[in-house]
Order: sequence, then structure tokens, then C-alpha cells
Amino acid sequence: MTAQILDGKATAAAIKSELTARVEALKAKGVQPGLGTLLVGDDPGSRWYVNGKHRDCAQVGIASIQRELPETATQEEIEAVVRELNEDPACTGYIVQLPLPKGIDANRVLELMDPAKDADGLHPMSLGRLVLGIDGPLPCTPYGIVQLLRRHDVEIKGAHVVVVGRGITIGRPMPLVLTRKSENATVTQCHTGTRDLSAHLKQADIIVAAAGVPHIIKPEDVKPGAAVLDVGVSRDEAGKIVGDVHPGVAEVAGWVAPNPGGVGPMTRAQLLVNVVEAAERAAG
Ligand SMILES: Nc1nc2c(c(=O)[nH]1)N[C@@H](CN(C=O)c1ccc(C(=O)N[C@@H](CCC(=O)O)C(=O)O)cc1)CN2
Repeated sequence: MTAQILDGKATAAAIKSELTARVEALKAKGVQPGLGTLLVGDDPGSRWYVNGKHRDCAQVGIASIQRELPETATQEEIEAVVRELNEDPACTGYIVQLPLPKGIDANRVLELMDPAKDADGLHPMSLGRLVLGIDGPLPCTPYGIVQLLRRHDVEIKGAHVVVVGRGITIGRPMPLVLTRKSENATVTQCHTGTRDLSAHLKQADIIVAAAGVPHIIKPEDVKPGAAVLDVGVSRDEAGKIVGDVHPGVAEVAGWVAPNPGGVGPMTRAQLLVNVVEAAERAAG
């Protein structure tokens, strides 16, 4: 292993410690930030992520509002909880854990959320703001990745970033974040329709692998010294995470964000940042 580690756990811990002071300042003004979550169904991974989000809240002084519905919940039942969270003054920001069960129209659910309470940066209004360059909550994983690179002094400005995947939480919004003036990267987005993935990867200074295909990023496709962030989550028979990045990549890359321990903790930290910033905006 020659690559240096982009340590998401340590970086997220530093961000949480910075946030504790900001939450204290809000409380001194009489504002108590509160994160709501809506979990639908019994997926163990989703439950683990949601529980982790509430553990983080407790660490920094953010209140928790947890809502759960069974796998069999209807569109109407889910939307009723969304309306309730929109109205709840204790809930200053919230998320609907994705994915939602099959048959549920996730876009309709997201559209129904109060954009002022969007803690995930995935509401159509927040994504529209991102496109237009207006301040607002940023999607947690993409901005968590930017923070992880910055805090390890990996140059983003002018870098050629290859994003693999086009899912709603990472692949689709990642280029929007990276091509802002403040980041100024050049981005190539690859997906299942890309003809020669290997040729694109070989050009990359930074690779964001979010395809959900085990070991799709191979050592021979990585430019020596590149930064490679593994965001893909597949599971083996024992339930252990298998990422998108082949372990041999660590012999070629300059930096790797491992999985687990890289981008995941940053996603959670950025969620807390969004909750605190929304409460700060509301407090003027
Ligand atoms: N509403 C949302 N749904 C989903 C999002 C999201 O940002 N908003 N992203 C993912 C899941 N996710 C957050 O919800 C998430 C993924 C991973 C981690 C994390 O800390 N992972 C650990 C390993 C966990 C394990 O062992 O299983 C790590 O990488 O170290 C946190 C949050 C999809 N849904």
C-alpha cells in the first residue's frame, strides 16, 4: 500500500467538534436545531445509517425526531408523515432515508418536503439552487467528498475528476458541486452508457466511484498518484461491504478514501452541517 488515506472518520470528527460550538451559539439565542428522519421499511443498512445520524446529533447537541413506517406503507401514509414533519416546529431540518420501497414515487415525496427544511440538499428546489449558484443546502455525499479532499490538501481546482455513476444521492449531483466556481474542477461523468470507462479513468486526477459495482475500478485504470474515492456499496454473503475500488488500486493511487471509513462518515457530518446552517439561516 503506497497511497495515503483520506480519513473520513477523523475528518468527520473534526467537523462535528466545530459544529458543537455553533450549536451552542444557536442555543444561546434560544434556537434548538432538530433533525427529523423518516425511515420506511426494514432494510438493515438504512436503519444503521439513520441510527448513526441520530447518534451524531446527540454528540453535537442537535435534537432528534425519528419517524418510522413499515415496508408496506402506502404513498399517502408516507406523504402524511412528510406533511407532519413540515409542520413540526421542533424539526428544523429532516431527511427521508433513501431508497424508498418499490412502488413508492420518491420524487413526489421529495417534492412535498418543505424546501426550507431540506437537510439532504436533494429537494428539487435545493438542486435547482445549486444549478443556479444560489446558496442553500448542498447534497451531503458530494459536498462531504469536497471537504474530505480539501482537508487533506488534495487540489480540486483545475483537476480532472471522473465520476462513475449517476444515482440521485452521489453521481447526479457530484458534477454540479465540483464545477462551481469555488471548486473549479473539470468533470467527466461515466455511467452504464459509457463506451470505454477505462480510457476515461486513465485521464483522471480524481476518481469518484459510485457505481455500486464491486471492484469496477482496477489498478491498471488508475493514473499513478491520482486520488480515488470509493463510494460504492455492495455486500458479500456475510453482509460485509465490498466497494467499487479494487484493493490493488492502493498500490498505484496517491490517495484513497477507503470504504468503510472514507466518504460514509463525511456524508453524516455534512448532514449535520446542513441542519446547523438551516437553523442559522432561520435565526437570521
Ligand atoms: N436521504 C438519503 N438517503 C441516502 C443517502 C443520503 O445522503 N440521503 N446516502 C446513502 C446512505 N447514507 C446516508 O444516508 C450513508 C451511507 C454510509 C454511511 C457510513 O457512515 N458508512 C460507513 C460504513 C457503514 C457500514 O459498515 O455499513 C463508512 O463508510 O464508514 C453513512 C450514511 C443512501 N441513502
